[in-house]
Amino acid sequence: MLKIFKYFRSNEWIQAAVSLVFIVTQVWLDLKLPDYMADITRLVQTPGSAMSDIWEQGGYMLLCALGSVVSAVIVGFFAARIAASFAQRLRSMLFAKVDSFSMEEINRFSTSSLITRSTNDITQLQILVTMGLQLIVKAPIMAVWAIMKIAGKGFEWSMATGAAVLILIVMIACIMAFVIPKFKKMQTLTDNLNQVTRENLTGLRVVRAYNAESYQEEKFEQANEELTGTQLFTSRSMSAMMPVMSMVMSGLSLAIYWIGAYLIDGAQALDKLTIFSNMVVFSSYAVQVIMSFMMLVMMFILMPRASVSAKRINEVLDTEPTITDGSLTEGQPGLVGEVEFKHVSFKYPDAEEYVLQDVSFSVKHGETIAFIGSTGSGKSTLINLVPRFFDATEGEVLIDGVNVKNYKGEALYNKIGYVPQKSVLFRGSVSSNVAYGENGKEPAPAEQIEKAVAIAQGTEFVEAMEDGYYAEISQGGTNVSGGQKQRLAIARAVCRNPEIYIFDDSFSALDYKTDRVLRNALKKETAGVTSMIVAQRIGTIMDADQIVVLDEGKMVGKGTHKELLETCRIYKEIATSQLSEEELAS
Ligand SMILES: Nc1ncnc2c1ncn2[C@@H]1O[C@H](COP(=O)(O)OP(=O)(O)OP(=O)(O)O)[C@@H](O)[C@H]1O
Repeated sequence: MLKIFKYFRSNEWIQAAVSLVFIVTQVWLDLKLPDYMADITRLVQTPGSAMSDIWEQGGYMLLCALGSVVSAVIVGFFAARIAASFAQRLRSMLFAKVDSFSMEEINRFSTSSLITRSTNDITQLQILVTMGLQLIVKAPIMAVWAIMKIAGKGFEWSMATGAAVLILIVMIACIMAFVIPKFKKMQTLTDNLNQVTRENLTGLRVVRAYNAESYQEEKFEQANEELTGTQLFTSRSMSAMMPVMSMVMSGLSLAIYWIGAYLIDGAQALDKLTIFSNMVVFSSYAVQVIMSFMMLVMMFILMPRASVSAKRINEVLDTEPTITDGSLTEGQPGLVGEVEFKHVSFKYPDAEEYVLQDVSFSVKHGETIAFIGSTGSGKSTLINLVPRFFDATEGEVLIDGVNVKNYKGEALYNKIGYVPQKSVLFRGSVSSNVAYGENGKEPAPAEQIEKAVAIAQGTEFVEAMEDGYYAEISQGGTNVSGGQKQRLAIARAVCRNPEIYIFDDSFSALDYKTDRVLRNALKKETAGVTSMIVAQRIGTIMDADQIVVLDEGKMVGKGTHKELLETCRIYKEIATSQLSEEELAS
């Protein structure tokens, strides 16, 4: 928990220190009030006291109360400021950290949990800092100070206060023993609820089309009920605490007056007034002691949840990405767009089985290499090793003669134009999506964007949109069709002017004609750029310079379309299932 506060900045510590001064001032002023009250009691009971003296003491009391309010406002102001800026910084740090994660870390934490950690968990800490400064610091100061004030003022009263404090401690301990574990569980349950909500929202169309609303609702209800049940349990336990506290507080006041009555009754006439005055003062201080315990209870409510949140945030911040940058910015001199796999094997983190086994091939500058195989044969996995979404478990992946691990991330990505299997568009315009990111060159001018869209066969539909290249794209590209999305994703890679294209089944949403026209345009306009293409259709890849056939992660064939038809049984099976006799013969 305390570890998270290392992210406090020095100006926040300074503000916290200033707040501390005001907290001490406030406690001092609060504890001064009973002294003036004692004076007023004494003056009222003393015959011949001047009214002006009573007014004077009353005036001081008023000033103390006002001072206390002003101090509380100042502390509240600083606490809110510190908490808000601390939360803002933590959010930025988490965002940057998650950005640096490889797929392994993202999968390990899960996207929903990372979202909860960046939002809900940080809010818990923000609340703790806001309240904590006022409560956690104030409560012990007030308790110790108030106890010091009443010490020696009456043995019987001190015993009564001690008994009340003991009852409170026992009660807090009992409740906390049951409640703290539940608080700890609450964040995990919030994660779970987010996960179910997210799954439902992203898959809403499938949920509707399969009449699965009630199934999803059941899942949601279960997660919701678990969270609600836990929240209710903690709230009920807490709600029992407050009345008991008030009862103890009232009981203590009653006990003090009761004891006081006996003491006054048995005292000499001269001492009666002193005892009465002491009794009034004592009961005020005793109330302050109990109040400080109440504040501590509030802290006990906030602390467990916030400490779980702090742990969860620290977990993310302390995780080092498994994929770290190298230092090189250039490949070997004279090499451009060359890719080589040397005996590459790969298994996913925590998986037992190898998904790729001993894959070797090389592609020269400007060549096209294609990968084909049944579903799950490892094509996407293979191609994902080039932009280092994962690192090869064994063997080497080289670009321009240099292991991809040795490149600076930025330099490596500047060489690559990657089009994923599932096209991703961001909220913005057509242009901002096509000219997305940086590639170490000048920002793409409008003509370059238009040319890229033209190569990706998107001109017609983009120009038909109301604002053309400035037409709005919704989050996730929900306002364009699957094929249009894919074309814009391809245009984004083209606009980047890369040395190597990586198309991970990126033509699947295009009709055959567009697929062919697009590939011809790519070949013509981007000659000299190496292409790595994963495809399911033979038609998409039959012109490639090399085709690699994968089966259960092993390379079972390598060559041109014609060669493979002769030498590779699996390739021939795929080809005969997709092409007509004439196409096969041609
Ligand atoms: N993140 C992951 N963690 C563990 N295993 C995975 C992961 N992603 C894929 N796999 C497994 O790796 C194997 C290869 O998957 P991959 O996506 O590379 O196949 P593919 O040939 O591209 O399939 P498709 O043509 O269906 O896209 C599959 O058996 C799959 O279950």
